[in-house]
Amino acid sequence: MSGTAKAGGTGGLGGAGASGATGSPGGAQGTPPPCTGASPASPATAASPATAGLPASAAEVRAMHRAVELAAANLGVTTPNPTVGCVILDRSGAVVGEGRHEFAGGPHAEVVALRRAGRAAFAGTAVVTLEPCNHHGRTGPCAQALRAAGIRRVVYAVADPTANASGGAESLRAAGISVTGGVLAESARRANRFWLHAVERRRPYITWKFGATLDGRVAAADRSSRWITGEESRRDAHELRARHDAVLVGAGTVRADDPHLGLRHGVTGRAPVRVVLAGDPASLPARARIWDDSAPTVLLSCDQAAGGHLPDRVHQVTVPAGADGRPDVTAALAELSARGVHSLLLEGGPTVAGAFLRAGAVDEVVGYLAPLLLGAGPAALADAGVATLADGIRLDLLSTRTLGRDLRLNALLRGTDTGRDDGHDTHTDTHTHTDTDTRRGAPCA
Ligand SMILES: NC(=O)C1=CN([C@@H]2O[C@H](COP(=O)(O)OP(=O)(O)OC[C@H]3O[C@@H](n4cnc5c(N)ncnc54)[C@H](OP(=O)(O)O)[C@@H]3O)[C@@H](O)[C@H]2O)C=CC1
Ligand SMILES: Nc1c(N[C@@H]2O[C@H](COP(=O)(O)O)[C@@H](O)[C@H]2O)[nH]c(=O)[nH]c1=O
Repeated sequence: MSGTAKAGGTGGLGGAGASGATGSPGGAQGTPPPCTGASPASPATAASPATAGLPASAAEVRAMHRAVELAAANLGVTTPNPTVGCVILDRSGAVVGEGRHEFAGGPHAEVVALRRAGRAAFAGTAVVTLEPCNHHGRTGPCAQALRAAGIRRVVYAVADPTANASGGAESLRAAGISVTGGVLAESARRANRFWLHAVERRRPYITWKFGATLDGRVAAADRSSRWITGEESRRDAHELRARHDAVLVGAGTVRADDPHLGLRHGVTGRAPVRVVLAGDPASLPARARIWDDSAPTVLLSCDQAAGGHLPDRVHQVTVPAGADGRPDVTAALAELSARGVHSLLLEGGPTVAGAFLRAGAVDEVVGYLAPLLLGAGPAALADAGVATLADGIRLDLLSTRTLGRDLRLNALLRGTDTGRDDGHDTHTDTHTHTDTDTRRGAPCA
């Protein structure tokens, strides 16, 4: 299992003062270096030297399904670390232990599963969603722990894409252990999509969330918008917040809604860093709920001086202007990425949603549709650069669910992958669940 050194959650942007000097790439809090394998993500084909090995047995594939499930349930929770699940099989192929990484700094999935298996792990198989680490981070190398427990075989799903530690798979092979990679790689990538996206593409994974009427309005003609969606949907949306490192709105939403963007509805966990993207910071109110001290708030604009009236605790970061004179979305995301933001919940209005989509900066959508009609008022999405139907932004549906009286849709942007195409699942999951607990396969979703 791997980790990275990025600052996570409120601490990542919270401690270093204003003026854009907050945090640092890869370690605002002096978190330890990544605990990762060095091998690049590799095709899960028998021909690939990085993943060559015995084909996975039926018991190993079953165990991998379970390991993926364990990892998926913690999506976003282990930040800045990946989410990882592990199952230990004894020499007869029976499950004798399972575990997952629960929080950054806590024991890795392999170590948890080995502890649960105890002596039954000897001569057994470890099935793990991410290539075992071979590096001393906050905890010891998993490859060594597996060897010490007498594990004879390791089956993993996704190669660790980070390069600054030596390869766990290689070291295990060198120790005479049978290693097979690429098993259920697609499912495992999805389960760990925030972290993989952040380390491979060097920009946060972005989920656009909105609450709309059935005719697609996110506010009424007079801009009243509270509340379109019901209590259950709003609670669910707060759970989304708890799983993302940061939550972003545009200045228009701050002016219209005075949002707080913290965790409520009984949802616990890390409050995300709050981010405001403003073209005209001078127009932002000096007193607003989003500037309070319950979590850090970052203001991204082209002109820090224009935000001089805002409280000192607001971390102001200057971003270069795009063609329309407003902060460039890609540059804004690079600033967040440099400050350790792996995942971003886009809760802005139609204008920033359009700007993000035009910039190719939405990976996933969660839409809550309420059985309500308004007939006027802003649509969920403003200009997203689509002129004709053929250019429409097609989504792949992950799940649908009813929440109270609302319908919740979760979809991935076409072509959204958490990074390189590192292999195929030979045992593909069904990705669309209707009225199912999507935490099985897509916990954020
Ligand atoms: N139901 C729901 O889920 C939601 C509803 N809403 C509703 O939406 C309405 C607000 O909509 P809207 O004004 O579009 O809100 P946005 O959150 O999209 O804010 C738009 C503002 O973002 C700023 N901005 C900064 N950078 C950019 C950029 N690169 N491209 C575009 N804009 C940028 C601009 O601020 P500036 O003007 O300073 O230049 C722009 O006016 C309200 O009625 C609110 O209630 C909002 C969020 C969610
Ligand atoms: N009106 C509306 C939403 N509005 C979103 O929620 C924000 C308010 O957050 P907070 O102040 O923390 O409660 C608001 O600014 C906007 O982004 N969301 C929804 O799920 N359903 C709704 O009906």
